[in-house]
Amino acid sequence: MGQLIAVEGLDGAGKNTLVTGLVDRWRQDGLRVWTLTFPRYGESVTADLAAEALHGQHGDLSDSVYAMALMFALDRAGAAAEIRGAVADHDIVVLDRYVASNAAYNAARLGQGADGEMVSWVRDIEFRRFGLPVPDHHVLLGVAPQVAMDRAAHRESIDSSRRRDLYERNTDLQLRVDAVYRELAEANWMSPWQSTADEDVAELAVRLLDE
Ligand SMILES: Nc1ncnc2c1ncn2[C@@H]1O[C@H](COP(=O)(O)OP(=O)(O)O)[C@@H](O)[C@H]1O
Ligand SMILES: Cc1cn([C@H]2C[C@H](O)[C@@H](COP(=O)(O)OP(=O)(O)O)O2)c(=O)[nH]c1=O
Repeated sequence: MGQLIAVEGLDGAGKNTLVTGLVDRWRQDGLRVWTLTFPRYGESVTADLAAEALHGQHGDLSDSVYAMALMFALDRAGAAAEIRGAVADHDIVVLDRYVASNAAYNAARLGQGADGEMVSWVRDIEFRRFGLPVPDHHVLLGVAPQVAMDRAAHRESIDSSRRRDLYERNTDLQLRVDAVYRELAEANWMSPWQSTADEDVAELAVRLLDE
């Protein structure tokens, strides 16, 4: 039975880069590592619809906070069995975004904190109703919001396929998401949270397994 680790953070924080580094490191050490990124674009129709909505399609879909949260949650529900199987067959399963993304972004959209109604609703829908496995650890890649936003803007400028969506272009939202993430980490929501920013990947890889 492996450890399930969810990596969280703002758009452009460097999650993908960090997950790739951690996976390489752990594999070099001979560990059996499996990874999955949410949203599962190209594999999940609800993930694709949600992304399209954040790029201005599908009428007023993106106006509804609960509808958007449900789209992302349904994407994860479709992967629940695969994640459980991966945990059974590997030493470490790393998820690039997971349930806490839904908690943080949608609480932030509603101006709520980590103790608000949205975070409870996400917990109830995803972990209780959909039966998604609870992570053993969360990692918050808590770089300064301005750094993450600058990286997302830079990525857009060099790669037209990474055009920023409604959330990424909303500075106030990103600042509120950052605040909710920090509250979730402080409260060790659902499992222990480790925070990191500019830490060396090799050091973090060791620290996560020691905790
Ligand atoms: N530690 C870092 N220092 C500088 N740039 C970084 C760092 N980590 C990631 N980046 C760059 O920032 C951008 C966003 O990184 P990415 O890993 O795609 O973030 P996320 O998955 O959180 O959106 C990419 O262009 C990436 O090359
Ligand atoms: C996975 C997930 C993402 N989101 C948000 C975070 C991002 O702003 C947005 C898109 O996800 P993101 O990981 O940023 O995908 P990409 O940048 O490759 O399009 O959706 C949620 O609101 N809930 C979720 O459950």
